[in-house]
Amino acid sequence: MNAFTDRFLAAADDKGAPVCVGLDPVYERLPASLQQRAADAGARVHAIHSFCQGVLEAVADHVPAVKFQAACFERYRAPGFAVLFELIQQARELGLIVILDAKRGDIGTSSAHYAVGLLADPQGPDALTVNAYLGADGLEPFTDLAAVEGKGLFALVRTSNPGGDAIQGLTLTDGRTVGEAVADVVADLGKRDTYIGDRGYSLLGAVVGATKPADAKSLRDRMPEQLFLVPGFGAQGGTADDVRACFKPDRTGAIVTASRSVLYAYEKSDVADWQTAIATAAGDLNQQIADILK
Ligand SMILES: O=C(O)c1cc(=O)[nH]c(=O)n1[C@@H]1O[C@H](COP(=O)(O)O)[C@@H](O)[C@H]1O
Repeated sequence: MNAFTDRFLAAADDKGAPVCVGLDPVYERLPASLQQRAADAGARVHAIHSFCQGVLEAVADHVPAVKFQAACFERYRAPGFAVLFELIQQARELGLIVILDAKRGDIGTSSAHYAVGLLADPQGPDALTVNAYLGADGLEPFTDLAAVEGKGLFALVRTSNPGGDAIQGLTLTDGRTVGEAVADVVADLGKRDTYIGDRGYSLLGAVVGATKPADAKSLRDRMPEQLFLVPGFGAQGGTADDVRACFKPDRTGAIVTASRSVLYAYEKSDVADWQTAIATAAGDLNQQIADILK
């Protein structure tokens, strides 16, 4: 089976940089041409669907991957979820690798249900974000199924938000931070032979925020087989310089993902056409990361 990590790395080589555009659609921020006055939930879901279709077409030539924020669709319940899966299908047809950001995770028996629901369908997402803070047994149902299905996972290790510091930054009696201890759990579970792809990366990756550059080096050393998903670039203040330490000397090891700074680029652009503004921002994201990897 073609491993997720191998598929992603090949796609990143093709597109010139290991980057991802996040789709976090918020009705109130959609281009005016897609909004209606006093729109009900059905009209909002329809507008979000049209917008995301346009975003996928705009970014497909510039990035290897997209990441859908499940919450933005789930808030519209069944119709939102249906649209999410239609968009995942469209993204795949455009040749994009699809990450679903749903941050699932529970005790093992419950994780198994989440895993089947989101990873068992070959037409579903290529990878899923999961919560590592319940420990290895909460992750194993995901990793076991991902191995069978050729899918990938990104476990939350060091999140990009400021509030994470009060938990993930705490120092334990053995000198590690909580985030480092979680990194060790992820590295240990991820190193099983059947989880490692041809290019040496585990199907179990890690989320490490672009806003935490001071922690990135230690986490990179602790998780040599983990592909990092790096959010927090752009809208949350992370810069190209900040993400350098997430990469290995061979220039692989991380996927830099940006949502709002690309998705809503038309709000700050003089370009009349919103799809062109988004395409330009996606190209710029690609260029910025390609430049630091030269
Ligand atoms: O798992 C994620 O993608 C994620 C983890 C994290 O630590 N921080 C983080 O911002 N994200 C997601 O990244 C998206 C925000 O990206 P920006 O709009 O670029 O800031 C949201 O969908 C977040 O849920």
